[in-house]
Amino acid sequence: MAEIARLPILVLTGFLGSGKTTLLNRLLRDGPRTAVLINEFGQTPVDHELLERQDLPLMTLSGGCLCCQIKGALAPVLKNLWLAWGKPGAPRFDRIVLETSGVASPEPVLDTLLRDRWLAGHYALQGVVATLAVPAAAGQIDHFPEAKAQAAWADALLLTQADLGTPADLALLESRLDALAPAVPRFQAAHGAIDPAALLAAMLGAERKMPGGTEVPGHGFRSLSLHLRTAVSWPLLREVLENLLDRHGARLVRIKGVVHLRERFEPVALHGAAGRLYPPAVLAVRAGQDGLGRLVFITAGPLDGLDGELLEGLRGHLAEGSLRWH
Ligand SMILES: Nc1nc2c(ncn2[C@@H]2O[C@H](COP(=O)(O)OP(=O)(O)OP(=O)(O)O)[C@@H](O)[C@H]2O)c(=O)[nH]1
Repeated sequence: MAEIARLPILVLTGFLGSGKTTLLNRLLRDGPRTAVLINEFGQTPVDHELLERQDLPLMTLSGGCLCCQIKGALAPVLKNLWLAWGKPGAPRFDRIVLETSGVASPEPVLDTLLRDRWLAGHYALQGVVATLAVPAAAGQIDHFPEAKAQAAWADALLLTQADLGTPADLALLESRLDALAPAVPRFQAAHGAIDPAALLAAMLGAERKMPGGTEVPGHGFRSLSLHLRTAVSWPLLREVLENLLDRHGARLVRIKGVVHLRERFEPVALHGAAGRLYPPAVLAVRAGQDGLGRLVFITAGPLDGLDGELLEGLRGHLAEGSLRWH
């Protein structure tokens, strides 16, 4: 029987805010035409708006993590993508990149990709790339089993945000990785600047680690999303978000969103992670934008009082009933 060509699939993993979407944007700039599958933990999807290219087939799986809450969604989505592939008039693509959520353990995802007979017969896993932010990754590996698993299951490790870390941060992370994944090739990239061919080539000879179990313990993470119905002044929003990051420290593990600022016509992407608020990045205005701002907050464990502080700080800007915990 003739063997069917299998579609390559590349998995991006890495803790919240470690630079997966930044790397994805780099991978999509050139190379094979790619269909993108993004899994976000928060209920309100944001990442698709952060993609520089909007002309590629894209599917978003939000509101849970592919390693647990919505694990069962991966196989049907990939089957549908395969069926769409090659249909006359359907958008062409020659590989899939799957960006997992920042709290996903890769093992159950790999279990689905490698052990589901249909998927294994139609998709060829290219490898697992894990992004690790130099200033924060060693602490995340120590505190979150998900971050440890991401490094341990990777076929290539991409150290990001070295410009924000100290030589001591880098040395500490290197020592964690020496213990956890000594043989896995390591790269460094600032703002996603990496040669994709080198990254992929490094994974070619990787010995495939076969997943042993599909069950992971439930996450302790929660997400809160809100909609802003008006443009907010940047000094006000910055103060509210910086106060949250200061006051809630290590438990507020991620802030991300797309918002409208009074000072700008175009929407901006906002990011906060590991106690740091990143400078807002201007986004191209795209058709279909509804003018609402969206922010997602992810906490490690319950975070009593955070919603109250947001209500208070952004009074008058929040769309009615938009503040939701998940
Ligand atoms: N200074 C600096 N910032 C970076 C670098 N790489 C990424 N960033 C910034 O880090 C923030 C988070 O990056 P993302 O690519 O969104 O991280 P992510 O892993 O996709 O985050 P999640 O979707 O929450 O899992 C953004 O503001 C990026 O611009 C880098 O090398 N240096």
